[in-house]
Amino acid sequence: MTTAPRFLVDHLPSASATVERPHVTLTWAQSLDSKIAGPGGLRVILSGPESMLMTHWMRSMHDAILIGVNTLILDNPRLQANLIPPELNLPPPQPLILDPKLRFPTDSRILHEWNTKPNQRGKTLRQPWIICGDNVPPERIKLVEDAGARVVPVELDQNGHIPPSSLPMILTSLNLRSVMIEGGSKVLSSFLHTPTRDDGSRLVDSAVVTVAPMFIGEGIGVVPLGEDVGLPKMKNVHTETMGKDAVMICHVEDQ
Ligand SMILES: NC(=O)C1=CN([C@@H]2O[C@H](COP(=O)(O)OP(=O)(O)OC[C@H]3O[C@@H](n4cnc5c(N)ncnc54)[C@H](OP(=O)(O)O)[C@@H]3O)[C@@H](O)[C@H]2O)C=CC1
Ligand SMILES: Nc1nc(O)c(N)c(N[C@@H]2O[C@H](COP(=O)(O)O)[C@@H](O)[C@H]2O)n1
Repeated sequence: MTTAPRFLVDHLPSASATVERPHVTLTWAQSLDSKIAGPGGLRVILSGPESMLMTHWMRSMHDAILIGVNTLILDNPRLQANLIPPELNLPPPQPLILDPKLRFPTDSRILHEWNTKPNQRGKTLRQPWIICGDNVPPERIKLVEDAGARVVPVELDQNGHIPPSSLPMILTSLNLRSVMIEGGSKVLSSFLHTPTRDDGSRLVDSAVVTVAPMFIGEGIGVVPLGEDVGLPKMKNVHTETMGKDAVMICHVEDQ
């Protein structure tokens, strides 16, 4: 596949996304029993080759990919679009980590790759940017920046989280036009429970959900236990079969 799947082009940010109003996409892969990982957060490969490639196309169609710090710690992901043919020279997505307390492990794979492959910078790799609380001690920020990451301190909410409603403005300040939020469970839940941005407009523009025909049983749900109340109504705008998986594109309905 040398071009993005048509249904993604039709539904995801293209010319419409701007730095002034960044496009926010939520995405995850889940089992038939709505789990995104195994017991204790054990990483599970849910996506087959076709939908995994589709996920990498999605990554390359957004300026940034965002995950919560627990996903970084548990999965140690690469967050690249490395399944896309390199000869297409598509700009790599910007990795963003939501990490209020700046727990970021400096031996993480994303930072190691950035530090050890200088010739890939700007080609397949971007520097990891960590969004933390503005109460993190300067010594800790210095340690993480000295290790090679960029740290972006922001105001936290009363739960000590980065408020989802403020993320679009943070993206604007970082000159990013779109973000693909990959998880995990707590981050997805906080975005699904927040209807609007600080400017009053809708927060989540699209959700792209890969459903794999398997059961996980005990594991991590799409949203944490007890947070399945007050979720928004979703509208299915497209369903595509990709290999063994079904991929649904949904919009959040006005509440
Ligand atoms: N199948 C899939 O598609 C995917 C699966 N996963 C799975 O998800 C699991 C991890 O999920 P989970 O444990 O819920 O952790 P998350 O990755 O959602 O990270 C949660 C942490 O992010 C920080 N945070 C900052 N801002 C927010 C906010 N607005 N809302 C919520 N958290 C915020 C908090 O850090 P602090 O506690 O320091 O304050 C919080 O504890 C892993 O097992 C991973 O494998 C992850 C991505 C995709
Ligand atoms: N699309 C998708 N399908 C799955 O089966 C998954 N387990 C995930 N997980 C997400 O992808 C990250 C790993 O990415 P890298 O390949 O290391 O770049 C992982 O952290 C989850 O965010 N996604």
